[in-house]
Amino acid sequence: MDAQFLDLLAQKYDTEEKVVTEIINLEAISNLPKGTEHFVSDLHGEFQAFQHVLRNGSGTVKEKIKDLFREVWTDNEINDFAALVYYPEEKIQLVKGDLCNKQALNRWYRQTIEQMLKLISYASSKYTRSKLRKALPEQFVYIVEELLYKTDPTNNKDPYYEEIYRQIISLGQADKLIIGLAYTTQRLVVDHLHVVGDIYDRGPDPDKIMDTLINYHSVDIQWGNHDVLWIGAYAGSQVCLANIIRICARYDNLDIIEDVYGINLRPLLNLAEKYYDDNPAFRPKLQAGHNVSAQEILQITKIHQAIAMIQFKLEIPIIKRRPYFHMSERLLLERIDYDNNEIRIGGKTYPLENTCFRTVNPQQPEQLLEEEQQVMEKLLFSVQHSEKLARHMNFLMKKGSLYLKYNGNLLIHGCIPLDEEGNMEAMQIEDKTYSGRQLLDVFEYYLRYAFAHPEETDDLATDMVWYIWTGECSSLFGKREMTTFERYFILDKETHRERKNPYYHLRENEEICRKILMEFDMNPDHGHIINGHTPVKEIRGENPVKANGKMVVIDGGFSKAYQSTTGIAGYTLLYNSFGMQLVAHKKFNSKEDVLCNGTDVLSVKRLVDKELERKLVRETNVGEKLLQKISNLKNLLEYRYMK
Ligand SMILES: O=P(O)(O)OC[C@H]1O[C@](O)(COP(=O)(O)O)[C@@H](O)[C@@H]1O
Ligand SMILES: [Mn+2]
Repeated sequence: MDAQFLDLLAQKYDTEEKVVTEIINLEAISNLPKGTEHFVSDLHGEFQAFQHVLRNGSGTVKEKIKDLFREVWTDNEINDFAALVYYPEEKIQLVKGDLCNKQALNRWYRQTIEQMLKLISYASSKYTRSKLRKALPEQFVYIVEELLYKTDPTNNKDPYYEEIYRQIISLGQADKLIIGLAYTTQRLVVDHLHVVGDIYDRGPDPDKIMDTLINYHSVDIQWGNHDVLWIGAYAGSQVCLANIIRICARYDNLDIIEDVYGINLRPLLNLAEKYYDDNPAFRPKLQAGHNVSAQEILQITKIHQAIAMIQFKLEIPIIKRRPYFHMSERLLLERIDYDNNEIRIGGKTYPLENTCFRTVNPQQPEQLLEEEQQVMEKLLFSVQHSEKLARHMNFLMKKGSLYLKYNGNLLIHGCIPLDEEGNMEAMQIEDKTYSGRQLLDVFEYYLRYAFAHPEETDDLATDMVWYIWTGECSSLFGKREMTTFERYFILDKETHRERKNPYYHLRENEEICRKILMEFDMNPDHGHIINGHTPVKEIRGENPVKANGKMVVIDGGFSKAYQSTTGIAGYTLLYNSFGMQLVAHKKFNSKEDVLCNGTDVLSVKRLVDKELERKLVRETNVGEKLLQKISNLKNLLEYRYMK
């Protein structure tokens, strides 16, 4: 081993005892059971449902409460306590309203703190004391540790412990402590969170999801196609930007652009008012319970058309300057017969409905009006100068990647592009051809390059980000074409169909999944592929666990807009030391419902895989690093101290 490296290490571990202590510590940790991984995907701005799943650890919190108190509590008592762990601030207020006097409240405090401590002690049983300490409410660490680790068989210290409880209550600290302990429990039941893509679009609060993730103790993200669209906009792609605004208009979510990220939509509105009118194909899909006036609906409808037309125009030059994108079929504005209001697609002529082509020059359909150009420049400027968006996008880049190998599993939002025979599908980019893992690595390279160079807006890297959103070989889109134009302007539904990459039927086949795992240098006997992106239609009998358990698809429809097709409200996956379990969630109504009626309709769990032996930290990604460190320290011990 490099003597220089060992000398450096010796600066930190400058006595034999320090080296030995650390080795013992790391060896011990690597023999603990592995922590619980929690997988979610396709959150699509549904912050309320997402935070509920985080707070209840996909049912893990309630399971632990049941393990401890099943014999002595009724179902109602279990639900009440669970609600307290999920939403402590609100539940305490409700309890206070219910209890008639101070004495009763104090009794409740005393009892609740003790029960919370029991739960924490149980939930942290596979962690080190030091890890638990980091999860405890900071201001109460000392007293909580006193109460947690009381080991006095003689009961000599009973009055001491009693006094601690009494003081907490009489000094008015009980609320704060209970709240802190509730959050500790939430944190302990999940060691690490994976977000398998699509945080953004359709739902109202992607920004709140981002803030939650930023504050989460341990998380990684696999970008979804919608996340990439936002990254693209921030990285300087006007066409990605037009898309995100179009989707926000379509789902009545322009507040996200305007109020949350502070991007001024006034110039776009002025343009929209000038050139567009009401149009049934562009009316927004309204959120349930969202009150929107007729005038606002009209405004959004106009903006929706204005930005959609800009998007269609902006696509043309990119398709032309990148022939290897193979998207000439999508030069639709050039194929319109503007006199007869019809279009030829796939050898057939279709009438166009609900058209809004006033700003299109039939001779040069890609040409933006000067006003359109100015609007896009201003929008891009504000997007790139939104401080909050910068924070969120930087976090997406820091914690995100196109795919992730983690503890033997391959996590990817969309797909690995395949041909019908199950071979890795190849894509030519400039004068080189890539496929499989290499292709994904190239996509990620361009995406990171585009992000690092926001001032370059028409270069290959920026165009490539848009390709990842919509191109036929994209690992995130996974379809042959995106039929946005047809969905707005052609009635015949046959034209709306988006043909999926063969991956989506081949992934049912175990051999194919094994082949993909091997492509990524992973062990096909132990690994799984974890996918999001395509809603599993449970309602029609589709099974989210495919290919003899090698493939798990966890998009179950957090997105309200998709719940009627899936029949459930989202899947999550748990992977603890005993194995993998898929959880199907029932529709999340509201926090109030959980608080008042205890309706935390417990999700149905299905076993995906059971470990033959309990999995230990040493067999995980983190464990690998620990073992490396142990080996370095052992070398140091020999080199420096064992003469
Ligand atoms: O249902 P909407 O909002 O019109 O969106 C449909 C579009 O969304 C996509 O399904 C992509 O979004 P997803 O990643 O959520 O599937 C496109 O393929 C399709 O054209
Ligand atoms: Mn997706």
